[in-house]
Amino acid sequence: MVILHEKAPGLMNNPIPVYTTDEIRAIEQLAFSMPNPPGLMEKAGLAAAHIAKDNLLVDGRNSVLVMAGPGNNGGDALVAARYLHNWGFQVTTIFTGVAARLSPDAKRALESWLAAGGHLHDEIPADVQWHAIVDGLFGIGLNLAKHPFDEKYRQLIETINSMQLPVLALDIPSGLDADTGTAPDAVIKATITASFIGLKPGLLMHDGSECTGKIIVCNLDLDTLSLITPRSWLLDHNAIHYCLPSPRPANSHKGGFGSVGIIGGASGMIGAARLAGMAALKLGAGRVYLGLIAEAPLTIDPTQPELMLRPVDELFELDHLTCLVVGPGLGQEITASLCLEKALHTPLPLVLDADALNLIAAYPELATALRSRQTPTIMTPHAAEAARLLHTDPASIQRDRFTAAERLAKDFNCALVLKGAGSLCMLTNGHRYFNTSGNPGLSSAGTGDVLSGMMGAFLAQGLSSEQALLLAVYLHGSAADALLGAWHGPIGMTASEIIDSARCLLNRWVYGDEAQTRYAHSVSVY
Ligand SMILES: NC(=O)C1=CN([C@@H]2O[C@H](COP(=O)(O)OP(=O)(O)OC[C@H]3O[C@@H](n4cnc5c(N)ncnc54)[C@H](O)[C@@H]3O)[C@@H](O)[C@H]2O)[C@@H](O)CC1
Ligand SMILES: Nc1ncnc2c1ncn2[C@@H]1O[C@H](COP(=O)(O)OP(=O)(O)O)[C@@H](O)[C@H]1O
Ligand SMILES: [K+]
Repeated sequence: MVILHEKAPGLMNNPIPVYTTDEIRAIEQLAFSMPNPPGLMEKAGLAAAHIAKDNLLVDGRNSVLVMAGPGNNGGDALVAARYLHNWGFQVTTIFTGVAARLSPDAKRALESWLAAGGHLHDEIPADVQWHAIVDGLFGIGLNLAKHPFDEKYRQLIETINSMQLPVLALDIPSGLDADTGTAPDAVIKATITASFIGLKPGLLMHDGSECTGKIIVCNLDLDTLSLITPRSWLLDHNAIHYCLPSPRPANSHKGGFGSVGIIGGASGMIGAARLAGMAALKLGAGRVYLGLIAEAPLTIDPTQPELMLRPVDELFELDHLTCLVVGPGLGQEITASLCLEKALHTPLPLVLDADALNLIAAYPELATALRSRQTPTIMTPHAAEAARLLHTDPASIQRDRFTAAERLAKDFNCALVLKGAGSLCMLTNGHRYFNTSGNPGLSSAGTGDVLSGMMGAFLAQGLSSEQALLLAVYLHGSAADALLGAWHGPIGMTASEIIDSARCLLNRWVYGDEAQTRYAHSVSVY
């Protein structure tokens, strides 16, 4: 996902905020109540016209189809149409609204378009060819729950998509819900989305990941941070800077990097626990113990002898563990739930994944134990696990991932990542982070086990649960992106490869170019 942001000075090197529709409307109200209110629609249309000119209407491409819908998104499109026309482009404008029902700003935009010599069409002319399309049908005001699309809009959107031309979507691709990222009906497939004022959650998750193309944030000269305090941010390289472990002191020893205990690996699922263990080891934990549920467990892992294998009961007798990861290959037998119960009652930070989550969903006493924990817990559900925890179905979770994540964090007193394309991290203070890394190469067995092991590694190295969560989620996706960049995916990317790729990236991020020189001994004698 490529996101370009015109940064206000306060945003330099800081995480980029993401705003819900309600927050965008609040910013708009605050901007309008300023002494000299900025002409936001004029600025949005001008920004869009520049983006179209610089990105789509290049190399002699000079004709553009502008779709203007019934609301202010249509107003933005009419402003963009006017600028493009004034700059000499051939502009055909389709207006689907009713002039008398436009807001004052949009009405002015329409009048200015006509005054500039522009025309309005009701339908896309059949016999004209264009080089690009500007989609200003619907923005954040689209309400498909209340008014499903009628045939006219469904067909317009399908026609635009079938024209195979580059499309600039204004604010959001029409048909996409700005808060949930769902597109239950037809939706514009954009090449570029110009997101006004700030990023919206729907651009970053669910169907949004498929239809935005490159996202360009246009802040319309508003310093949004001075207007409202954001609660959501983009999880990108800027956001994880403060989460990185420090470079290691030269005289370090393994005791300084913590000990992870991993509980899982029931019969037939030992691989899951091994993957989590290898991830914990290779992302820097000082020691990693696997407490295996399987009845006749291995005593050594010949391919990764650094892992210390223990019958699960013995794991609870160790007094130097820094954190526990419970769930990879855990199963749901009685031993599994007894171990989970014990883990929930330890004072250690916990990562709960897979069957640990399914057990909590099934047994209210485990859920109660989780809620009353005093030390941090991270949960890592995918949509199906989240659905079990909230007693609903995965489709309902996906329809509103935002609310689902918020409910899980509140109900279970946890930080969490709701996994999937555009993983959503929810912290216990209500702050939310939208992950920008990752690709479908991750859709294969075992990658979730790797993620939970990585979190264990970071907890063991002394990061807070929030830092461990954010760093692991972003690094895990970035590791997959690096593999994809080297053609090791998306087809056939494996969970084990993610571990090695993540180790390489983490070292680069922590040390830059100086890892080799930092620890080199240089002694000279005169
Ligand atoms: N909020 C702001 O500060 C700014 C908003 N601007 C633009 O204004 C947009 C929001 O404008 P609006 O609130 O007018 O909303 P939209 O223009 O997104 O859509 C609202 C219009 O669509 C109709 N509509 C909604 N759902 C429909 C459906 N399913 N089928 C048919 N018609 C439907 C509504 O009746 C209304 O006429 C933003 O996305 C952005 O493009 C910009 O002008 C810049 C400033
Ligand atoms: N299409 C995708 N794009 C980005 N990330 C993905 C995608 N599919 C899966 N992932 C990530 O891969 C991981 C899969 O976890 P999970 O479903 O628990 O796998 P498993 O149970 O096999 O270990 C999660 O981190 C998820 O966010
Ligand atoms: K749009």
